[in-house]
Amino acid sequence: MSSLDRSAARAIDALRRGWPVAVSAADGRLVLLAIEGADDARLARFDPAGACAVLLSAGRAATLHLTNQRDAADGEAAGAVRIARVPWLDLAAAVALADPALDLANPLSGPWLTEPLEAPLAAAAALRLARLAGLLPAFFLATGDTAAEVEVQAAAITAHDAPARLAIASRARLPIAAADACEIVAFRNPDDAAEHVALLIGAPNGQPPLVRLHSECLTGDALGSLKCDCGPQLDAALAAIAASGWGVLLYLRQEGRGIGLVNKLRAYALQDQGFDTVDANVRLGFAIDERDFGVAAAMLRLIGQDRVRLLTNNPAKVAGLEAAGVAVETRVAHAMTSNPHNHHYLETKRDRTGHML
Ligand SMILES: Nc1nc2c(ncn2[C@@H]2O[C@H](COP(=O)(O)OP(=O)(O)OP(=O)(O)O)[C@@H](O)[C@H]2O)c(=O)[nH]1
Ligand SMILES: [Zn+2]
Repeated sequence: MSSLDRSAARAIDALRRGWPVAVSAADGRLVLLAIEGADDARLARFDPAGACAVLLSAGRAATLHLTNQRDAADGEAAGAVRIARVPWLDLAAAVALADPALDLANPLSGPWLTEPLEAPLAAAAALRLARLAGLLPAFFLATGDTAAEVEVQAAAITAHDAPARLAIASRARLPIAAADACEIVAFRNPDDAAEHVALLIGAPNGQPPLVRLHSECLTGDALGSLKCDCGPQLDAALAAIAASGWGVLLYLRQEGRGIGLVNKLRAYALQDQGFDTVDANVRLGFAIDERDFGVAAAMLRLIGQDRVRLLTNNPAKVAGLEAAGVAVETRVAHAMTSNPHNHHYLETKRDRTGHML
């Protein structure tokens, strides 16, 4: 894949604007319109004959009891399921199919029928593209050789997700409440709009720095949300690093464990209905955790650190750094006291995602 390939960025933009995108892989080409970006006029242009199908994630299809239909087996392996067009599948019905947070308001949709998916690899790439765009993984799926605004190859979507071209973009002194001696370093990857930052606190002292990988949480970091432990963890990490004399906080733009703010709020709506944080992600059509900590390793290497002491309860962070060539010399526990609103969330992390709490 050429490093100048901009098709994934164009495809993400097009999906969010409600423009058709064609995704190609070794097994074929699919022309798609994100259900979330569609309106009646766009859908009518995309599908004048009213014949298009719908592509959903296997996680969403399971909630709808659609994964046990035999024809869907191939697609399911790729995480995608194709729903046949039926006369009652209009835009409103498709939105209800796409978004599990609306299920209570739409209890009587269907019946739906699955049908064979001709290009499961292309379909899987399309679901990844939706996540990168922060959209629900649900599409209208055109028939035949329909034209598309943007053509993208599955390999370009994969390349877009990798931090290969990450570089330091800017750095400056930034005194913070926790430490006067602090420098902020901003990183950019030309393939991706996310601007990650590192705070370098104190002065290198020959020891591996005390490091915290903090994934963005707008609600917890900035708004004081009590649903999670992110705000207190951020404050405590900055204080611990300052007290240690030398360390780094990486602020990773991985809102909602990588599914984006809007999708995280959909997960919160599902939690309001009684599903836990793990089941909410799966019902939306995402993995339990969509983050890739390779970007954190790339940032650490760019600031000259390949051995760290890591503040975390999450074994996936340790494994992710180690797999990307950063040695984690020790793990330092980073548990906060719970409150009545995040108690169940923390129990779920301990019981279902392997957090050492
Ligand atoms: N999808 C989703 N993301 C959430 C939810 N609650 C918090 N987050 C996000 O989860 C990320 C924080 O990850 P956590 O799993 O809480 O903690 P961790 O950082 O993996 O592990 P520690 O290092 O031990 O704290 C942030 O990006 C939050 O926005 C939720 O219910 N659903
Ligand atoms: Zn949070």
